[in-house]
Amino acid sequence: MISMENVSVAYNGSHKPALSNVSLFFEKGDFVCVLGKSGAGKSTLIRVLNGLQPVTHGEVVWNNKPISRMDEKAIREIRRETGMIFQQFNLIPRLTVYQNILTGRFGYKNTLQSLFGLFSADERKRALDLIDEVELNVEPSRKVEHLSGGQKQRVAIARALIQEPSVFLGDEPVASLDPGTAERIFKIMKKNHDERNLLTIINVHDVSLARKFATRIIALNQGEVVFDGSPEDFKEPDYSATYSE
Ligand SMILES: Nc1ncnc2c1ncn2[C@@H]1O[C@H](COP(=O)(O)OP(=O)(O)OP(=O)(O)O)[C@@H](O)[C@H]1O
Repeated sequence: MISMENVSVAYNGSHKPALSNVSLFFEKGDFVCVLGKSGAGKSTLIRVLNGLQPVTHGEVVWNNKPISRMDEKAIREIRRETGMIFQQFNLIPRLTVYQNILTGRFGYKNTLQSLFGLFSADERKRALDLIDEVELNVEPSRKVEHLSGGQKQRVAIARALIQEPSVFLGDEPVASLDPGTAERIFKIMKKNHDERNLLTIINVHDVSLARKFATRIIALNQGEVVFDGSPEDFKEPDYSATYSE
């Protein structure tokens, strides 16, 4: 579904590449956890997948089409197909739970429709249903700024899912949550992944969460892939290769 072919990313002013000659293939159904210490290139890897971060060398290919050769319309389509969540949630604090979820439909609207918040009855019903699906027990009219971190991440998941994505990306989505909440968020992501047959790729610092939920672990160290395999095969030497200096 998505492949990275010899992808390198070098940021301006940085002497070492953030990703170095990475080749990976991702298929629908994979629930991938990406491990690596701080600065290993995890966020960069997530962001090149939907074209948010341009590559310096190599290609990211979606369903046989290289992103570099896509026009703006095609890039918009792959962004729409990609639901994404972040460590800092990236919600609009002054808006309600319901309004934040509906912003996930903006990729399907023209500017005027987005500006005036024109949503169909079906979209409005989906937003309300998703509040239940992500097990968020708060009023739809509650402002997001009053929610806890775990509740905010549930809103963000609902906002990603209302896009009807085929790919779900998470850039350290549980890094600022306590361990119990982090595990509950993973359970919700896994349930949605299984029900919708998504390709899910999540960066995570906690190896035990990766072992518990992933179908595949990819580990990076200094921009290079040092492990790619099943959680059962991720053993002590792989752990050392991932977290060594
Ligand atoms: N916008 C940028 N400009 C310059 N260098 C950057 C930029 N973004 C990331 N880097 C550098 O690229 C490398 C990889 O960063 P990246 O954020 O992908 O790693 P990470 O594994 O996600 O780290 P963390 O766990 O701390 O978020 C790091 O050395 C980082 O300092």
